[in-house]
Amino acid sequence: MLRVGLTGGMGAGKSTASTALADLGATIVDSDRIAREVVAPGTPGLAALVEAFGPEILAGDGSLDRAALAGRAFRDDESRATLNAITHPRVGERTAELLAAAAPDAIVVQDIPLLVENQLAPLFHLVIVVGADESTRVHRLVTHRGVDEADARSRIATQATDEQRRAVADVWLDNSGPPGSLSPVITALWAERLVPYERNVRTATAAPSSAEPVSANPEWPAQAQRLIGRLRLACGASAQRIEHVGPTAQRVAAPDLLELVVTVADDDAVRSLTEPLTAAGFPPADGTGRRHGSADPGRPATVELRVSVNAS
Ligand SMILES: CC(C)(COP(=O)(O)OP(=O)(O)OC[C@H]1O[C@@H](n2cnc3c(N)ncnc32)[C@H](O)[C@@H]1O)[C@@H](O)C(=O)NCCC(=O)NCCS
Ligand SMILES: Nc1ncnc2c1ncn2[C@@H]1O[C@H](COP(=O)(O)OP(=O)(O)OP(=O)(O)O)[C@@H](O)[C@H]1O
Repeated sequence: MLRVGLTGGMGAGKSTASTALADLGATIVDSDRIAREVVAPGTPGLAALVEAFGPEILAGDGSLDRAALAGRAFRDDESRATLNAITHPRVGERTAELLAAAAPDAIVVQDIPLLVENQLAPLFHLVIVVGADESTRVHRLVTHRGVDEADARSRIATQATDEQRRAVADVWLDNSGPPGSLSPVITALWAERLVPYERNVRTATAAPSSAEPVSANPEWPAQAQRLIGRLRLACGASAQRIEHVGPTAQRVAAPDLLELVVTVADDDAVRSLTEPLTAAGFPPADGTGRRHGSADPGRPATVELRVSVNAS
């Protein structure tokens, strides 16, 4: 299974992108939709909201009056934190159930508005961010979706900035163009990156890289930081240190291959990391267990497991 995180500010075009990905065969797990399910009538989630925000958030038929809750919850940080504390753990549990039920060869796209705010990026093999500037987003929400402008702006003000989203974006989809302009970009991303990436993860195959030097890419350090975030999560306490080394760290012309080094205590740690690294998209590149590659055809990398000199 390939896990892809899809995010973007309110009104950027996440739903538009996720519909295009679903048409290509992705399994969509939509956090906004799950957030609705977990507060449906009769759920403990709805009871908890009523306890926190009062019976005024209920409509006449006992269901949640979403506008009434939004009016209270987005009023100040404390209220929003109360809302998040009730909904987010429940969204997380339901998400885990849906992931467990997905096919082993699925490309699962999780549409998560608050992916950056909740620091979820390292959970995914790839993070896609849909971007458009704030005035464009607000204009679209007001004209196409009938959203109140002040409500849109106050929610956006509580969300991550585009700079914070750029830091986690393996892929940035610019949706400031006309309707339909995202579609060919998404089709190419699907065929050239997501499909082979999923196959590589499932078959524990490292993506090939070219030995041809390219000019220095200023994005290399940021790309390496994203991989380091995933490696940190996969290695847990077994990693003493994770570093970006070699010419791509020094930003000089070199083959487009990120070199990462994970320092571990001993050979047992090396062996114990084969499985979690493979699942995280870093399959073994040779039989020693000490050299791994990247399954992502769009971001070749090597991961060397180095036993700390103090221990040996
Ligand atoms: C307060 C609620 C009932 C308002 O419902 P409404 O129909 O107006 O909005 P909807 O759920 O369709 O969300 C639309 C957009 O608002 C933004 N938004 C929603 N919740 C939040 C939040 N807690 N913090 C910041 N932005 C939010 C997101 O960009 C989202 O895509 C609803 O947003 C909610 O239950 N929010 C809490 C759950 C949540 O955090 N969902 C977002 C991702 S898990
Ligand atoms: N390129 C585009 N040009 C014009 N309108 C667009 C474009 N892309 C999306 N829209 C419209 O803008 C609105 C917001 O898009 P969409 O619902 O996909 O955003 P979203 O990120 O999922 O929003 P939310 O955060 O509220 O869930 C929709 O009405 C959509 O039809």
